[in-house]
Amino acid sequence: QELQPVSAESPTQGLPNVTVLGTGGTIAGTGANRTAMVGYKAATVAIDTLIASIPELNKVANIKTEQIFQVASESMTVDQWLKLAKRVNVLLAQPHVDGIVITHGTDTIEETAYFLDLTVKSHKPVVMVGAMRPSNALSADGPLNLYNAVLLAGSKEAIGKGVLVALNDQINAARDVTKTNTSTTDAFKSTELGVLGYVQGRKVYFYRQSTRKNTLDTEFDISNLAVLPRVDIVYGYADMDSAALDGQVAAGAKGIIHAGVGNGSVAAQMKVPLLAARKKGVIIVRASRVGQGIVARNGEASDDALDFVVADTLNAQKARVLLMLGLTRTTSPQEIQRMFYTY
Ligand SMILES: NC(=O)CC[C@H](N)C(=O)O
Repeated sequence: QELQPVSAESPTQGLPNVTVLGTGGTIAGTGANRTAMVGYKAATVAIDTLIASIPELNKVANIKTEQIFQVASESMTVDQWLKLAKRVNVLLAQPHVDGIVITHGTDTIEETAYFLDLTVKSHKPVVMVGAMRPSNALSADGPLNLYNAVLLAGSKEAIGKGVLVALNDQINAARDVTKTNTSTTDAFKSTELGVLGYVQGRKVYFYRQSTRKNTLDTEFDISNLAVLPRVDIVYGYADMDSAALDGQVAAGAKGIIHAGVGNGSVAAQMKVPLLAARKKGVIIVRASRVGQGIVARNGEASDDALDFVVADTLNAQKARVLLMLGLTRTTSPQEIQRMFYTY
């Protein structure tokens, strides 16, 4: 449903039309007092209220809001990813919508962002934003993050850049950004691949763009999907065993991301259980728990012989997103490997 513009004024000519979708998170959180940086309650404040608290936005965009969900993002579901992507696609198909901002909890913002990066069918800006401090905290980071996100979503510069994640004055590509700190306001980094740019002083600055395909250039279409194939993650550690893997396969996993140690290494005792899963048709993707760098094909495992896929530079949680979408198109490991080198 469409809500009324927050601004009492009629839409200002010349300003971009930005729709802000609220999904919850700390940016919409409240603490018991202004110093409650932990132990606060996420997802309590309505998106209308957050926008109304930043009157400066009236000079930046004509804003409409929709409260899509009100959740802490550790509880975000695949069903919600699908609903969100479908709503974004409906909105962006409307000529009067210039860009979208999505407020989101920071715990899984990178997963939702990469999912949208692969499933949004538009070159119009989609900017995801969150906060590390609740809305009523001392030095709350949400208001400026949100202001910058609306500015970015209404900018010509952000067109065709894929889904963006903007916090702490920095613009990140959905594919490359990850949460690197449990609590500080500089938690979001595009690790070694680097930020795309900055929002500073009411201006948007871009310096680079990902070479990986996104949005209109992907092969994924979720418009008629109600569910996605189940994909689980197995975490690597010294002296691990296959209990988690076996349970996930028994639960019906169609794909497994093996977040191995180092360069995606597979422990000797994991080879037989992983091969047994593969023989049942489960796609095995070798990722790494390290968080940076390429997992090399036929490096720490004979992927050709084992019929495994490698995750390239995607972390395990993003490899899971891509594999879920890949499995909607094919069950061929070769085809899925191609996707991991394309997106
Ligand atoms: N900083 C945050 O947004 C974390 C709050 C909550 N765990 C969430 O992800 O929604």
